[in-house]
Amino acid sequence: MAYYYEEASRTFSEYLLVPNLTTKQCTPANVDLKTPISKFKRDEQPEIELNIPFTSAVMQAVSDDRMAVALAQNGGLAFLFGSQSIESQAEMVRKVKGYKAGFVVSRSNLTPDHTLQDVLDLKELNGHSTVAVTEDGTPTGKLLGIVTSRDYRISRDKLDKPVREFMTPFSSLIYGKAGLSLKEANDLIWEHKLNTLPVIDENQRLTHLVFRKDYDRNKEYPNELLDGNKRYRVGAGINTKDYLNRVPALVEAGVDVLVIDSSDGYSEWQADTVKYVKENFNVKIGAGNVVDREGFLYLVQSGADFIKVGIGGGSICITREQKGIGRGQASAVQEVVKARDEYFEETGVYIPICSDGGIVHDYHVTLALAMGADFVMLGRYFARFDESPTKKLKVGGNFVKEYWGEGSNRARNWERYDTGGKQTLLFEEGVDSYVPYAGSLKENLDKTLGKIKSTMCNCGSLSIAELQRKARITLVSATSLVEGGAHDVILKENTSFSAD
Ligand SMILES: NC(=O)C1=CN([C@@H]2O[C@H](COP(=O)(O)OP(=O)(O)OC[C@H]3O[C@@H](n4cnc5c(N)ncnc54)[C@H](O)[C@@H]3O)[C@@H](O)[C@H]2O)C=CC1
Ligand SMILES: O=c1[nH]c(=O)c2[nH+]cn([C@@H]3O[C@H](COP(=O)(O)O)[C@@H](O)[C@H]3O)c2[nH]1
Ligand SMILES: [K+]
Repeated sequence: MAYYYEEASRTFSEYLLVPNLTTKQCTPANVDLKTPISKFKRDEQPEIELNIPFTSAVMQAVSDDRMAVALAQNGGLAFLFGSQSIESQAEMVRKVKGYKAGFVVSRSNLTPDHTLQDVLDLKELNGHSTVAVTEDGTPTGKLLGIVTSRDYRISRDKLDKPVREFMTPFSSLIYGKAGLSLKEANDLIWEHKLNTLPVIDENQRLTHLVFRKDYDRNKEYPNELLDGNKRYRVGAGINTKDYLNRVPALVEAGVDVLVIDSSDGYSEWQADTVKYVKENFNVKIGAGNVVDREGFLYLVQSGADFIKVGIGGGSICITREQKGIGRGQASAVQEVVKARDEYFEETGVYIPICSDGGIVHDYHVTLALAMGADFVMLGRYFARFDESPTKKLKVGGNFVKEYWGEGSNRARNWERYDTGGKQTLLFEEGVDSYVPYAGSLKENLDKTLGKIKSTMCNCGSLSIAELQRKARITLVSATSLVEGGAHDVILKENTSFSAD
């Protein structure tokens, strides 16, 4: 006979936190959100920690190198999407590891044989007023000059005038030598009153540009997540099929943390993948997704560094409808946390847990942490920001961004081009959708973090570990859910009154 769980499975929205005593030193400014991402022994420190408990989902619509830099700047970690060729994913890792705050790879480049018209077209296309002139027109070609809007006058100059005739030639340029620090670059910028400083290598090849206007922006990240060499940390998603080729390429590129990306991690394929990685590389690896004690223990015994929890709770998920597998996200986290805590008691090894999917309100993050998760993974949340890889569109008068599931045909299409693999899926497990555009990552994340810290103070907790120990959590009845929102009032923003 089948096994029946005694309790219904529950979601975050069914719970609330009950405040504890808030002492006077318990203020948001004093809250520390550092959290482990790799397993560690009692009384030892985890080798890798996050500065905030946020990771971005292994999804095409969420986590590319740009998102990875933005999230690491703010203390979290992105997991670069795995539904792309091994080469392009490894290239993304290299871009993040090679990223130097303030040093930008030139995105507007021409050769000396191009014309003023080409300069104007490029400006229209990219919005940049600085164009690097290189021998071959590539961002890393031999630098021959720079064009800025001060080098030409549209009213006087002919549109077919070659770039070589009006660019500021290399012989007149102030430049930096590759390897200089941001401070040294900025000193040159101030000393020579420059707007842009080109940086070149020993062969006069352009490596980066440093812009004066970026100076202040680069001081805004006190929380950035760095490795021992002061490079941004980055994660990457892998699968249980091509790992023998993918993992060596990602490790070679410098990846810090891997995670096996699957709806269902309780499989022999995942155990094989984890064992292979642990035996051959010194890199952290998470496994999942699981929603129960058995799945958790199976993957921990295979050697996983953290465990990811969640089946079917994601905003673009239709797995529960399509396959009838899954579990309410709160119940799944609770059971896995209980198993983790018992495992810690028995073995003295602490396994961090990631709650993946289904975060709708900011307070859901706080609840996930209070229930014992060490960090969360979010897709929809990050897809809304400037830094996500997808198009911003105007739909029905509102700005939106595209967001699609990794189980959708749209996401799985890459295999067709990459491996000549299957043409279409038998059935889709995710939808293609829009999410409301919300602006910059930093602005939104700061607000969310502010709320989490404030709630932690209500609960008398200055760290995530303290919150996990002290939290008092109550179920809410269906009726009190109504009480929790604005009710029995007429909301102004939804009402239009006529003047008379
Ligand atoms: N968290 C969630 O609730 C869900 C997530 N997704 C996302 O969709 C994407 C695809 O997920 P899945 O379909 O679960 O991917 P998957 O790669 O784990 O599984 C695809 C299919 O291949 C099989 N398989 C895996 N490794 C194999 C091997 N070595 N040899 C033979 N067969 C093997 C699996 O059993 C499954 O039938 C992922 O990005 C995942 O995160 C999809 C549905 C739900
Ligand atoms: O059923 C699914 N079909 C899909 O196509 C799909 N794509 C992603 N995911 C999972 O959803 C998580 C992101 O969830 P949120 O948007 O709610 O943050 C992600 O982190 C994944 O765990 C999928 N689940
Ligand atoms: K399974």
